[in-house]
Amino acid sequence: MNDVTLRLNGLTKTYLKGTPGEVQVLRGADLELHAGEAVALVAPSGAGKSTLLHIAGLLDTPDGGTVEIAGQKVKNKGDRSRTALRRQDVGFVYQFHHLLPEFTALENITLPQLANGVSEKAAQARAMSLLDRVGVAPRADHRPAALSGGEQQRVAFCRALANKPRVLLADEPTGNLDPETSDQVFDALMALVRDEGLSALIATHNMELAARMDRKLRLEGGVLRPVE
Ligand SMILES: Nc1ncnc2c1ncn2[C@@H]1O[C@H](COP(=O)(O)OP(=O)(O)OP(=O)(O)O)[C@@H](O)[C@H]1O
Repeated sequence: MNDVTLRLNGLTKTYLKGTPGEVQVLRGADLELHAGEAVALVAPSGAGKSTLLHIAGLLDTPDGGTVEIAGQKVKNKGDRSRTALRRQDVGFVYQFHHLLPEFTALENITLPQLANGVSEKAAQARAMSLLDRVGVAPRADHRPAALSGGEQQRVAFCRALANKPRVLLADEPTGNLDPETSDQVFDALMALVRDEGLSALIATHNMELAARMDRKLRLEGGVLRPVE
């Protein structure tokens, strides 16, 4: 189908190959993510969620198999085009916000756009619009340390979406928050995903949140399978 934004084909990955500590984490993982859908990635701890997300987001390379983002096969690309594709088409959110502490919320969302060649005025306008949509616009001039955990994570979502990626990859994006804040922050994330029409692969241990996505996949034994 031509609306596939992320395609993983037969991914394999083994750590510490040939040593007593060898771990075969991926054994032929396949995935097709379509434009506009949010997919939950559920897995027992240590099953390889982070490994899969890092490979999908071009932060790591598989031993075998291919990654295709926005119709572009990545396997044989040189480092520079991998970086360009990652910067342009992939947004990341982690359990911890990883915002730059010395910059304000607004600057944290503006900077990645400037690095991508967007004008300062346009970058600020998009940053404010994103902050407004997640209810953090009044805190735009605060540094991360002066924001609540939920606000920090909302800003991290805005930063991930700053360059209008086609694919959002999230690793336990609300895992660090109390249940009530987690619910509100998740709502904000889903609203942004829907609003921007991007596809999202969101790893979570929280089955209630997983149930609110379009479908669920379980990573177990190194492969991905649908969860009913
Ligand atoms: N760089 C590495 N070197 C060796 N082993 C690794 C490395 N990275 C991960 N592993 C191992 O690979 C397995 C999968 O790790 P990964 O972090 O992908 O799992 P995860 O599903 O994200 O776990 P969690 O839910 O606990 O965060 C684990 O057994 C881990 O110890």
